[in-house]
Amino acid sequence: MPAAPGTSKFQIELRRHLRGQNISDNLVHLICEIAEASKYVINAVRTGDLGVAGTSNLYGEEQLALDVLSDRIMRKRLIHSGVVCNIASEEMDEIYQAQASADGLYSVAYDPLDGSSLVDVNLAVGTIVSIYEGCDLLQPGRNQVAAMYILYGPRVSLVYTVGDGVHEFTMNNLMEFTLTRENIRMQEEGNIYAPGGLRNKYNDGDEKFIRHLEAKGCKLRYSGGFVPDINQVLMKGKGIFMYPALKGSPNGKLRVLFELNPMAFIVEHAGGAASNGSIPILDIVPESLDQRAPIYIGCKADVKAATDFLVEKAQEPAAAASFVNG
Ligand SMILES: O=P(O)(O)OC[C@H]1O[C@](O)(COP(=O)(O)O)[C@@H](O)[C@@H]1O
Ligand SMILES: [Mg+2]
Ligand SMILES: [Mg+2]
Repeated sequence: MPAAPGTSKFQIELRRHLRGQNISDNLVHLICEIAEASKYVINAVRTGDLGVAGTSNLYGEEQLALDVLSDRIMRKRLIHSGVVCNIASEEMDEIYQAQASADGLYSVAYDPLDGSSLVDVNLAVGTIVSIYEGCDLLQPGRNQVAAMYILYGPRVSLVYTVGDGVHEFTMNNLMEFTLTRENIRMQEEGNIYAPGGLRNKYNDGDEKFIRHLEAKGCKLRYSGGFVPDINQVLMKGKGIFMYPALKGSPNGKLRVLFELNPMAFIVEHAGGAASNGSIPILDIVPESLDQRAPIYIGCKADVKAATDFLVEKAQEPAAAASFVNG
């Protein structure tokens, strides 16, 4: 007799996998609801309006119709899940309270459609999600109980961790997410790099690091979408993504709550590292919803090398001064 859909040895479906993770029923339900929402987001990406919405988000960036629609899809699903207290999104100005504080509830921060400006040139985009127990969203990323992203590429994939391994699921022809890779691990060091931001605005330490990578023969692989760029580093298990501080933008571009924390949680749980140049991303204590930070994320040795170049650069003037004075 054929196995029930999503239960055969070769088709481990997301909900079944989550049930083996020793997490609450509410968290299983929440992650599955987000996975369901992503099916509507991918539909919007495939067929929706590519124009602007005529509004701007909390960063003052022009919102696309797709940003607004994806945000609405996610938010509605989270509200109706019945297990969410507070919701924050890259596309909302303030925290939305779905339910007052109560036991067993979770709070969610998300970027509904990261890289939305890439849809009109048909490049890959994604949804990024961070989940905390309780109602507090302004806490260090290390306190996340789950993080996930959904990548809308030639295939749709979902990567999640609840702190016990990082697992990839791929959408099948029935639109079910079935397990494709379990316990993804990153190597110690890699040979690909994805550098965000204008290079002529890089500080000296970052510029030197890039030259070091080039001299080592590392391959440049940058699509301009955070989700596919991170997914590449993670799935290949080797490499580094960086979006450093830039001249004129000391905090870089990417957002701590909606982009950096969830990706850092995933990459750390796959054996990699993520730093803002001086401390782990997950140790940043966020003070506001719209906080940004520079990021170096990927293989441990590569992240360390990047931060060593920054330290070296910072110490240079002092070293030179002591040489002159001494
Ligand atoms: O074009 P840049 O400066 O390299 O920035 C690319 C980065 O900006 C982003 O597009 C920002 O995300 P949004 O599209 O959600 O604003 C990331 O996906 C990407 O890593
Ligand atoms: Mg984004
Ligand atoms: Mg976005």
